[in-house]
Amino acid sequence: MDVLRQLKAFYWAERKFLFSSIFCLMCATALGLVYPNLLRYLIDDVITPRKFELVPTLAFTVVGVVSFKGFMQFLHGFFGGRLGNKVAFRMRNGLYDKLQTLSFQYYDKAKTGDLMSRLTADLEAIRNFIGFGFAQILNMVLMIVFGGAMMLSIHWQLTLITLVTIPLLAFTAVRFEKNIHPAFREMRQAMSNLTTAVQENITGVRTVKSFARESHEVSKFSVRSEAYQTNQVGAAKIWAKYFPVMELVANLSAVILLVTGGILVINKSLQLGEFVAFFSLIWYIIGPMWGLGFHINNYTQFKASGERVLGLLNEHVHVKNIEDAIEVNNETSKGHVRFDHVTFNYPDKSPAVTDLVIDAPEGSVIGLLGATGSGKSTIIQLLMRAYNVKKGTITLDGIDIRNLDVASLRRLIAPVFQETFLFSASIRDNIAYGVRDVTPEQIEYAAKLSNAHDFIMELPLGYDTIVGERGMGLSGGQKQRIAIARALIKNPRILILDDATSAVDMETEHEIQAGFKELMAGRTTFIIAHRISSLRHADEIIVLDKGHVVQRGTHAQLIAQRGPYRDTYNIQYADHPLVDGLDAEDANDRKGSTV
Ligand SMILES: Nc1ncnc2c1ncn2[C@@H]1O[C@H](COP(=O)(O)OP(=O)(O)OP(=O)(O)O)[C@@H](O)[C@H]1O
Repeated sequence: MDVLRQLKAFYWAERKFLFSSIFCLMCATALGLVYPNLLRYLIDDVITPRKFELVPTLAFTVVGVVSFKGFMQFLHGFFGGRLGNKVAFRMRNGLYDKLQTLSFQYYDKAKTGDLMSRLTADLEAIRNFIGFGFAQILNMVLMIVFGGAMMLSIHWQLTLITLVTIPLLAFTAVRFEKNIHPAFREMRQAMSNLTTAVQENITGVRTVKSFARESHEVSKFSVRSEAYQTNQVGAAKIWAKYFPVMELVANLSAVILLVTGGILVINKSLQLGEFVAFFSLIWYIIGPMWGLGFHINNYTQFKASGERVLGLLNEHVHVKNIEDAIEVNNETSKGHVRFDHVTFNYPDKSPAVTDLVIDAPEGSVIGLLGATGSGKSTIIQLLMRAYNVKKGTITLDGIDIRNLDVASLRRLIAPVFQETFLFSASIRDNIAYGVRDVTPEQIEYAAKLSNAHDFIMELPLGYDTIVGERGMGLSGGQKQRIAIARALIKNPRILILDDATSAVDMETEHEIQAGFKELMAGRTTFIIAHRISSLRHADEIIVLDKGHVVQRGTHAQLIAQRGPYRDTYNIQYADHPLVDGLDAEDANDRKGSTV
């Protein structure tokens, strides 16, 4: 019931369908009660007194009742269907909205397959129950109440004797529910594990094939598939155990009625017509009781699915706006970023950055260098407020970013990551992803700056080429260039290049960087790179080791002192060692200017 209560917001808005569906079902049920009475009338008042002229009228009445009942059932189905689909629609959208608000911390652990199964299989179980199951349970109650009342009005003693087995039936049904619910919960989880396995396998198919691990994947899938099968068999066992018992107990009522009712008719304390009506009415009670297992089953599936869907809807959002969060935009913001003694650790981990201080005035370029895992990307994630900083502060133009509207902050920032995600859409749409109302000329201009225009024009459909999931069909460098164009077109206050040119060759990197120079003018830029050549023009280069700043300064200052920066330089420019304190490229530049 708690699940129903918590989901009220979704179905209550559609209550007109809910009530119409229930009303039509009640009409159909009430009309069904006319049958036994017509039967009783036919035997006791028409056949026994031999008034056969009443038979045609009676027959037409039956046809009328049947037609009307059928119509009511149709309307019940119609309204129920509408209700279920509208509720599922609302919930699907609600879940999708929630997925957009959930923070990076949630996605660090989330499993795509599990989420997919919540949005599909679980929603389907909820749609079924809200659309039909709920009304049917109500109908069952009504049938028992109406049928019982009518039986009591005919012969109350016989009614009580006949229904003596009902408490036993109810007890068995409750036990059944208790056993089947955990089984369904496990089944839903097993289903989600199965979907996760399929999803991961399809997404990682290249890795699987490259490592020839198909058989490993098959056995991994078999284990999960078997777990699902075991759960299904378990549920079927419970079903097989309880259903015959419920059926037996229900049929016992019919046997008791036949014996006691028969004796009453023989003793003339019950009319034959009443006995036949009684026999027909008993199925009004036994029928729904029989279906009790099915309804419980339906309800239990709904409950298990509802819990999973609610689990997602109630998921804690780690990063959210405070009340009266400050909106920032390109006009109001200058882009002065400061990290003030920031220490941050991911949940259950040692700090990824420790006591970090960075001052990036408007328009400056900050380079971040360090071994893998030294905390470079974490700095960027913190600036974008992917995670909340608990120790120290990050400010934008002097305002703590925790006081800023998260979306408006992120709109100011354009990141290019090492791994590029492209949507299955045209290249044009992929480039224009971060902005609205953009002209084809702007798209082309951004593509030219990122050195993507030429290869795009070589594609058969040019900018209209659809790139598949994950940008299949394009090389890593081509995808990266599209990602750079996507960032450039955003005209950001803060530009982030997180190993943005790692997938392109040196020559292309040079060309892209020429484009960057134009683009970086007036914007605060953070560059993460492993190549010194990408960082050498930065206003300040910060060298990190295990989350600590170990060196900082300009390129010239850093190569002039011993330390990891110079070591990295010497490795990367082994063929061009330092000449007279000048690095290889500066020496080249100087040579060029004296010639
Ligand atoms: N989402 C995450 N959840 C938990 N720990 C994380 C997460 N992201 C990074 N870490 C950990 O934080 C530390 C810093 O990682 P980070 O990605 O910032 O390093 P990096 O310098 O950018 O590395 P790379 O050059 O390989 O990209 C590492 O120990 C890493 O394992």
